Amino acid sequence: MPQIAYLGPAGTFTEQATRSLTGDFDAELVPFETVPLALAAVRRGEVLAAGVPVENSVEGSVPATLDALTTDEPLVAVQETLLPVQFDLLVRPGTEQRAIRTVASHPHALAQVREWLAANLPGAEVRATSSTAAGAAAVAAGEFDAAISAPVAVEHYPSLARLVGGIADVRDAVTRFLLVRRPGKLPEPTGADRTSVCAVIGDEVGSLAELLAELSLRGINLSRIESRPIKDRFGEYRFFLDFDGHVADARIGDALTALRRRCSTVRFLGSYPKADKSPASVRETASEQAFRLSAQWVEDVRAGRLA
Ligand SMILES: O=C(O)C(=O)C[C@]1(C(=O)O)C=C[C@@H](O)C=C1
Repeated sequence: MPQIAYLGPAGTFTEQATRSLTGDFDAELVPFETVPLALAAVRRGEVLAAGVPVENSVEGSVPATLDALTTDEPLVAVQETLLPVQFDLLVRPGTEQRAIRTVASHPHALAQVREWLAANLPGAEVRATSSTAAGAAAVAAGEFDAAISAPVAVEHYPSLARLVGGIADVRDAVTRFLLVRRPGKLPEPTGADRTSVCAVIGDEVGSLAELLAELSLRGINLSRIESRPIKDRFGEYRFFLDFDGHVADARIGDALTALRRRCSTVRFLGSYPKADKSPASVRETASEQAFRLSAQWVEDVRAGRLA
């Protein structure tokens, strides 16, 4: 049975998302303390793939995941899923709200309950843990008074009780997760796919605008752009781009060849079916047929068959 890594311990949002990403095959889920450690296990071939959080509708991207995808050997996403995120306040039974002095959780979770904490636990000290479930485990071990956890966490930590449920500042928050593997056979195009790349461009007038123009000129819908510092040189950035379409589509292949020419580095991070299954809208001039006919026309001109 294939082993699949996830950000653990049991009871994280990532565990739930990874179960859904691996729903159509038998898999053994293996917890790791951090996303970089989970991805390192994929790179070493110890596990087949890893489920990782990539972006949240309230707090934005998950920097640990973006950084870990671009350092070391390439990995590619083969699937994505969206998970609604709600939060509960877990305590050891008998703890009263006014007695809570420390609250622990993952920084992304803490950011999503900031207003609730300010209004309801103004004096409590906030402590970051490696995941929401790690916060719950630490409360169970007596290290902190309360944890902000996924609603499923209470099933994994029977010594804890839900003191308050549904404490997210934004009710309909969603986190996007990816299933990431070593490069290999790509998922088949479905007509409702997303392609993710990471590109490094020079610090020159118009370089980002020109890169984006390569997409818009081919009728490609950009769904996300994010920059992260390159780390070893101040003021230089990696751009993470998500756009509609599959690398097997003519317009995407054509755009990627242009990006490859323009950028000092382009890392392909995967072409995979979109979780919401919304088909890409492709204008007539960017259709497969338009690309095929125009490439054929150039062939004919080069071969002296046309003028
Ligand atoms: O700590 C967890 O439970 C996670 O799965 C991580 C994570 C994240 O990285 O954003 C996942 C979803 C929520 O947005 C909060 C935390």
